[in-house]
Amino acid sequence: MVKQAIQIFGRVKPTKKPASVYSVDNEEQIGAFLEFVVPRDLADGFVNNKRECYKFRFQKVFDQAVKQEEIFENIARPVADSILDGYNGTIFAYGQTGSGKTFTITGGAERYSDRGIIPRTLSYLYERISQGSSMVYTTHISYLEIYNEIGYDLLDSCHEASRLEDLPKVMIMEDPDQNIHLKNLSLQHSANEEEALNLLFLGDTNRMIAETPMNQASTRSHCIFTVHLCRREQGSATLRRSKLHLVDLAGSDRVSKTGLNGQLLTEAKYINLSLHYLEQVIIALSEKNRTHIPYRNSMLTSVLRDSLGGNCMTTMIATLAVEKRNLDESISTCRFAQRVALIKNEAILNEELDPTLVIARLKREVQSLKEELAMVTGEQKDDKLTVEEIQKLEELVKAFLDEPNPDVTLSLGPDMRKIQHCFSLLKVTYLQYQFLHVSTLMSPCISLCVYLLKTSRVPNSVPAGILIKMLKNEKKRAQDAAAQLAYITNSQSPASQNALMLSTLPARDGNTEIFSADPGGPAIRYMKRASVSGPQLSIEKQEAFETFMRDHEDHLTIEDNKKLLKQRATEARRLGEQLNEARERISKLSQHLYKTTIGRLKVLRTEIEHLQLLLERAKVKLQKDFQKWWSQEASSVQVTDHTLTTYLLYIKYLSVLQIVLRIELDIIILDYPYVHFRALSTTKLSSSSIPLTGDQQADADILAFVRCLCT
Ligand SMILES: Nc1ncnc2c1ncn2[C@@H]1O[C@H](COP(=O)(O)OP(=O)(O)OP(=O)(O)O)[C@@H](O)[C@H]1O
Repeated sequence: MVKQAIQIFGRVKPTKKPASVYSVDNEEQIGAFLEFVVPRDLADGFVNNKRECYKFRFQKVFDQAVKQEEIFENIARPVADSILDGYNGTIFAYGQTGSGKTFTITGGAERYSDRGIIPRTLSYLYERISQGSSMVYTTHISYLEIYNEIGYDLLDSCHEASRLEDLPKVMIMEDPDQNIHLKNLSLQHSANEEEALNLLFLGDTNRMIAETPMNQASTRSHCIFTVHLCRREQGSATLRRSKLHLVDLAGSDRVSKTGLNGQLLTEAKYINLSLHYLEQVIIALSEKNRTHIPYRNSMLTSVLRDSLGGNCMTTMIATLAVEKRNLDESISTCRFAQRVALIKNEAILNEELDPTLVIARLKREVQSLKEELAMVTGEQKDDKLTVEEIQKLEELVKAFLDEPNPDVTLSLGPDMRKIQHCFSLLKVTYLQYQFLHVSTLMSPCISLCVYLLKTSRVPNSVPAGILIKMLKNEKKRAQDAAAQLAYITNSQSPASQNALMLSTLPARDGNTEIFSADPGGPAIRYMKRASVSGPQLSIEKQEAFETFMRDHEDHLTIEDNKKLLKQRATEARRLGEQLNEARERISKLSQHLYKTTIGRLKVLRTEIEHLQLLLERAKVKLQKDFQKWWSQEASSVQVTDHTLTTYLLYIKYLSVLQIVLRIELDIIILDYPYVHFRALSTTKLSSSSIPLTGDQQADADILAFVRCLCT
């Protein structure tokens, strides 16, 4: 278990106006200080006090010039590391509207280097996942938006969302152990960075499309992007599950300041109410003797329950705008952060046994217990084995015999019919082997004896009686083996005989394995193993065989062939070694090439994909902005000449549509990976490409308007 207070960081948004009202002091040891000096003319605006100096302590404060990369390295990377280890993590951005929460969490929409914490963390997580060879990871993504206390699933790809209400609504459910479950929130599997980024893009696009002029979703809703990670060591039944919430909260502006009315006021109340409940939870958690924490008051606090005072490593980023007019909001953001810093979380490793593996193990146990019981109680089947069962058994026996591992077992269950059948298969195999062995090794001895006896060349030292006895014995052994084999194989099916012949005959195709580390296939290995324990040639027989060999008419040819074989084998070995060396060199070279280019390729690929997503998003936004402009334009036009006005608007619409379509075409025809956005101004315009009215003045207006749009 890791006990840790919520980490708080400050980030100051860049401003063009000189902002001499604050100073940052980043001390390595004791943390950082952010100090505001309120000018005299503003001090009156601060309720209840006229202090001039406000000093706040943070883990670190990132001043205006700090880039996204540094934010990721300092804030998100350590949290991502804990996620990979199996701890839950949360990073949330809190601050007034426009202070840079979305920029910090998701990133800017224009430049690749402006990628925020989410895309950078995804990149990092997938890179680390691909490096951990012994671990198996699965990742899922969810993306929740909370607007006016209602949750929406932003990753719903089935709906063509044009309004927020079109997205599936997410419900909060609580189980008896007070664990929160989110019904209707889809968990999308994402096997790699590209898939995860596509999901982020889908969610952001859904969020943008569902936005209305009345509902600037990014400002008035809370968004929680969650990476669900499951990690298992290969072969182990223990799982580690962790979650990383990346939270972009709604603007924390105070209602009194925003001066809203109607729908916006309702929204602001909801937002402020949920942030107010968030603050209440934080206050309750920072008080030592509080037993009840009001998590249930709002959807946001229910969802973030674990992140606040629970099993999670949590980090808050206070985003600050430091212009004079934003001072009071920035100071209130810092005060909020100070309270958050008092909360202590207890993060534990989320280990559990994989239920599917446990079920599979229990099923196996039940099955084997049933089998044992059947053996003990004698509940045996007595009907004949079917053809399929016999075939299956033959395959099992063949696989068992071919397996070089001596520890391998033949599992047949409690069925005595199967056990007996396998025993008889094994006996046939043994006899076949014996027959082969006797006939291949003994035939030269028998021939030698016959030859010696026939030609009366029995050496004086060897009594002829012994040779005759030897001959008889060997003959009998061979006959016995053949008879037994014939008897047993006659009672087997032809399929069984084939299977057994296959399993016992040595492999004839020497070429395939001559260069491999282990010469000889499974059948050859089997024969070798068997010959170790099989009958050996006696010394006399061996000597007799050698004498016989020397005098044999084929002796010289055999010797010549032996030499030739040796030469060929040496040559083959040498060529094999050369081949292996070449193969090794090629593999080293390709590994080197892979290592040097893959890193760069990966970076390029991510950048290209990100740029494509940015372009897509820009396109959607352009179309949306056009719709907005179009409706404003239509309502503001004076209806003096109704027909002409309508026609003019129609022409404008067509021209803009044409341009939008051209941009779309440009994006489509841009050659991957050389993506660059062709400027609008390069779009060639001619009066012939735009439908005109014939009225000189009106046509000049239309052309000027279209040109204006293209520059
Ligand atoms: N550190 C930064 N560097 C450059 N531009 C920034 C930075 N922070 C914010 N911005 C820019 O300021 C503008 C407002 O930022 P952003 O949308 O992130 O604010 P926000 O706090 O999320 O606002 P809201 O509450 O409305 O969602 C954006 O155009 C963004 O690109």
